[in-house]
Amino acid sequence: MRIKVLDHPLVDHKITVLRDKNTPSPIFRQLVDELVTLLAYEATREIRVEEREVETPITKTVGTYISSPRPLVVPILRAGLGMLEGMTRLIPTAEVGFLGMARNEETLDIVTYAERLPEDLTGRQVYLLDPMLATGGTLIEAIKFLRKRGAEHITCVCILGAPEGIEALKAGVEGLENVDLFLAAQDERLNEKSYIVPGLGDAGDRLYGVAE
Ligand SMILES: O=P(O)(O)OC[C@H]1O[C@H](OP(=O)(O)OP(=O)(O)O)[C@H](O)[C@@H]1O
Ligand SMILES: O=c1cc[nH]c(=O)[nH]1
Ligand SMILES: [Mg+2]
Repeated sequence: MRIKVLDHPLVDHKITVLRDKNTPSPIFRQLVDELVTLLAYEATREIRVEEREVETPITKTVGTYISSPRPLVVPILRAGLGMLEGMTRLIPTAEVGFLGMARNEETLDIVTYAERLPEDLTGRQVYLLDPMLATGGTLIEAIKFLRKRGAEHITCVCILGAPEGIEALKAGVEGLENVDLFLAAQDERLNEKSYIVPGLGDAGDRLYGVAE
């Protein structure tokens, strides 16, 4: 698994404001969107392209186009939805699929409560979006789900990751050579409730309000 953690003062500044418990939802959403744009720039460095002819007002030349089949962007609901627009702004031709997953905060079991994805993901480049990689349970389930549909190469795009979650991914995912992980920051650890420390709290709640 290739892991890339962004290293840029603008990213660090935006993460610090995200962490601040007094940052209100509208600003939080805006910052997530901005961070995703920066993450997406890195995460799409190996997006598949093809060369084709293009005619400029001056001459014909050979240019670069995103190749078919179109990349698939999959936000993990709810919190991943906050990352969708930033990603599709950079890849407007991407197809979007949805995975609804929730972590039971007592047992940490993952419930998959919704999915809307193409049946066959063979040969598709998949970008999986979730702001938080805590225990790794959610991302491992999501990767297994995509693999059952035939996805081979999966790029995970997260804002914060805990070392425990990264180790869990390494232990729990097969074919790691076909998984990439992009993080805006790697945090210190998980607390006794498996929240990321220092973290930013519950990303879904901070984006959209407290879930009942
Ligand atoms: O690495 P893990 O230990 O699995 O935890 C991370 C998951 O927890 C959060 O989602 P949550 O279950 O709170 O759902 P939500 O997005 O609806 O708030 C987060 O967005 C991840 O999906
Ligand atoms: O710190 C955490 C851990 C899991 N999910 C979150 O939203 N935040
Ligand atoms: Mg949540």
